[in-house]
Amino acid sequence: MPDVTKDQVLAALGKVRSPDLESDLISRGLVSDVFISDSKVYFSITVPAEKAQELEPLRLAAEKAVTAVPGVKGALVTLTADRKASSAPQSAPAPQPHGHSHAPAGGQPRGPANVKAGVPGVGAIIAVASGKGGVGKSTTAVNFALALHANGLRVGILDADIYGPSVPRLLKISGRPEQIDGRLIKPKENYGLKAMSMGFLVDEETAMIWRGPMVQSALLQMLREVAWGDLDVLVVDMPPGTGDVQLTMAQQVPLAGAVIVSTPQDLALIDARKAVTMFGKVEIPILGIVENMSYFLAPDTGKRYDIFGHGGARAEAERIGVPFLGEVPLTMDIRERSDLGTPIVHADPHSEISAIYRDIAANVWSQVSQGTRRKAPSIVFE
Ligand SMILES: Nc1ncnc2c1ncn2[C@@H]1O[C@H](COP(=O)(O)OP(=O)(O)OP(=O)(O)O)[C@@H](O)[C@H]1O
Repeated sequence: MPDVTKDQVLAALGKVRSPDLESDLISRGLVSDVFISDSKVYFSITVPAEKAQELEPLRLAAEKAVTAVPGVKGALVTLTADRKASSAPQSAPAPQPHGHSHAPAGGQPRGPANVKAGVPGVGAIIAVASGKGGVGKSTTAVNFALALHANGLRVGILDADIYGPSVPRLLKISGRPEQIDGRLIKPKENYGLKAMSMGFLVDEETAMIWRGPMVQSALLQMLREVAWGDLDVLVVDMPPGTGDVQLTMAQQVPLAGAVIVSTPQDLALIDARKAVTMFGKVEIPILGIVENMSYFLAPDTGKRYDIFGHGGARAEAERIGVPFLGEVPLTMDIRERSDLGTPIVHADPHSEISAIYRDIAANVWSQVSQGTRRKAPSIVFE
């Protein structure tokens, strides 16, 4: 089978009509960078936000044209609403889901508050975020999700950390997910959690070269085109940091709230504050801060050492007026079990540490179950 070239893909897209029907996608400059990896083709098409839903046939036509190129094994085509490239006077970049109609009743979506489409069957979506990488956000997200499950809830986890997906490793899940009816993706499952990660679909090198709009668009599809079934909670392991991708995610996903993970060090706390501010900007409630690697438990004696200036996150939470959810120690157990893909809440459910995660989960759930009804997005099905 010959290697697929970018030129072949561009030539195929040059035959797909542009939305105004007067030209083609390439001449109109609507196609993003095209990435080819392992004979699979990835690109996005820029469309005006308010037309994203009606342009689903365009997306399909582009996908079909590219899939027909000899040697192409598959294509991931996403619609992206880009303010700069769009002539529409839209107030927010708003890639719309396709496949379902989530338009708010009474007309076109108009601003960030209106474009947040819910996920059918999913009760509350909770983001786990951190101001910077390496603080243990993914480890916390996975154990938190398992703790919610241990507390009796139906739970899914979406790994939105597209540049460094950890969920497949942490939950020991590999392989490609199956498709249902050629459209929806069936989530993978382990330890009672339904899980979806970009890591199941795209290799890390491919994701690395994606730019903001593609990341957002792919994430929104992962959220909405996965057959999650009925879930009480979907935990989203957010990408680390507080850049545009995170902000747009926070803007477009109907989050019930966010859990911020920090370590006790000053620098991490400064970054955690940025994360709190970022969610504040888009009026997402902060469900609380978790202090991870709070203190060190010696593996031999079990003695506790406060070597990192433990307590910083609690003080910070009090200072900025958000709940403090708990302290998770730095232990060999957490690290080793994470590396093995058997997270501690699953592997050692009766340990002291699992109890800490369960308490965090119970605290968060009590806040969410009181608040989500009030904040539930209106979803309209056609
Ligand atoms: N409480 C803990 N005790 C011991 N090791 C931990 C703890 N929390 C996380 N780790 C370890 O720290 C490393 C980083 O954790 P993790 O991948 O969860 O962080 P992250 O914030 O999601 O990082 P990134 O954003 O860079 O992906 C991992 O090796 C993990 O096993």
